[in-house]
Amino acid sequence: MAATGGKLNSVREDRTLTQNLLQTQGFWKYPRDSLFSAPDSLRRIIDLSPESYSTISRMSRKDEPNDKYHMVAVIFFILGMGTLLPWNFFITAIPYFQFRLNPEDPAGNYSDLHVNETSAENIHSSGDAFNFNNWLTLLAQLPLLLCTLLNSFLYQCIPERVRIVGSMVSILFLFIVTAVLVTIEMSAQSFFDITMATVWFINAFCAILQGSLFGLLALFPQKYSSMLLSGQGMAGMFAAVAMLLSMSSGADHRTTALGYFITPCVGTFISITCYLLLYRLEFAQFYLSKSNSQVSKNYEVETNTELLNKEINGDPGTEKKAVLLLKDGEACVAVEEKQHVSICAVLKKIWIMALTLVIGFTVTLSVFPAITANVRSNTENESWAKFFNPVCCFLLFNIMDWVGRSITSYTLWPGPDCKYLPLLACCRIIFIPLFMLCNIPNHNYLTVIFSNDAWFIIFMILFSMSSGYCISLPMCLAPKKVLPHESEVTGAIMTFFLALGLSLGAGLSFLLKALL
Ligand SMILES: Nc1nc2c(ncn2[C@@H]2O[C@H](CO)[C@@H](O)[C@H]2O)c(=O)[nH]1
Repeated sequence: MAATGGKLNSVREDRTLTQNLLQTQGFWKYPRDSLFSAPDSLRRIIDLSPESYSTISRMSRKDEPNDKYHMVAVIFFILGMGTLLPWNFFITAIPYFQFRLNPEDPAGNYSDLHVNETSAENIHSSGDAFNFNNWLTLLAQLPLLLCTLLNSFLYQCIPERVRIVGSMVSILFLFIVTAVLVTIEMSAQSFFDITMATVWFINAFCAILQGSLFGLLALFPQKYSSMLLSGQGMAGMFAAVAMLLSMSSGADHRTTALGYFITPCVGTFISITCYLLLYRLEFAQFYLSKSNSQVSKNYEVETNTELLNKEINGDPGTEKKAVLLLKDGEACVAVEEKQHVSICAVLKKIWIMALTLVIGFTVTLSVFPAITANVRSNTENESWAKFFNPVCCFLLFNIMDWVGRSITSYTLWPGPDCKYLPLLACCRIIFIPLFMLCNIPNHNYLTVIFSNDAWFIIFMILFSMSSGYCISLPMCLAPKKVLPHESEVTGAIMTFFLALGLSLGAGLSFLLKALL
């Protein structure tokens, strides 16, 4: 298995040379891909000694526009939020779904009830017959795994804009369907089936969106990837705050749910607008044109010289090309380096990070939200009981997860060479029994040991912070273990293992639920 990473390394801007070339050789008459049909004289001229290639970066900062008002950064932040809105809005609304699936209310006559009536007893009297939390987690994460694989083929056949806009419009449509479903009465079984189909498709589109955005980000400086990741972290907080606001509105259950599900529709619409705006910003155009130019627009002619290869190619895995570039009417000579990357070789270098990532996500998804969403407050205070789960489970998780991820900006302890990272990630397994022994109604085999709300809050703080850290750490360390030209492949491999960890965790949650 091998992949090719292409990189423009050094450029010699020599307008006179290239203009003469174009005029004397009639080079523009040559088809773009006829590398070896270039005249000998041209080859000879391009076959300069490597020393003569001054390393004036073509991407030199002098012609790079400014990111005015940080507009591009903000857009990537919003797009990041857009990618995780479906997952977070569905999991945060678990009490609403459980309430509608209560078989004792088969016609869905929930509209007369108020949110605070969505009590633990109400939900659990049904015994959670549909295993809703588990199916929700699994059907949200499996398409991520499948589409991460599918995306590696899709990107070749479907243009990036179609993939991104198409998936966002589909997500918007499916959120509208979810909001409309709030107002339609139907049997619990039909509601479950339709919801699960929606969850599957919305997350499939999300995965395509996520993969395509990461591909797009490869063209931008590192800072913009961090903005997207921060936006992803913010999506959970956004969903939790939307839930709290709609609950505290005091409206009936139907209006509360409707208001809640309209929020991600607006969020997704804003994401679509932001994405379309991106192409109008000069700063984004500058980076986006780099990819296009390599394909067709600006780079009109390309030539290859065997001689040059022989002269400057020391590394057998590296293939160097002399490239004649025509960019915006200006011509220059460049050395393009193409290095073959072996996926197996990269895997050998980063398997510890990949394993840590898989363990991190498996542990997190095995209990969050499938088990933790069922934990109830044991206080008599009705208002506290009503807000306990949205605040202490979802809001707290998302805040502390974000804190844990942010810690990696300050320290990457225990460093890239530590062989025990997966073992450290395994320590988090302790949280599984701890959460299972919290105040969950209708335990079958276990008893409640940590009945006090404070226990759940302490476990949640440690669990979510360590989750954020355990996930972010291998993501930051993996690129440090590989050569620069291997980083693109490393990113793709880590994304695959991320999806694998999420799916494994979702699968494991079924077993843990059965053991409760
Ligand atoms: N990067 C990423 N993280 C996800 C995805 N789905 C769930 N998570 C993470 O899983 C955890 C539980 O929601 C949080 O840390 C989320 O950020 C996804 O599709 N991509």
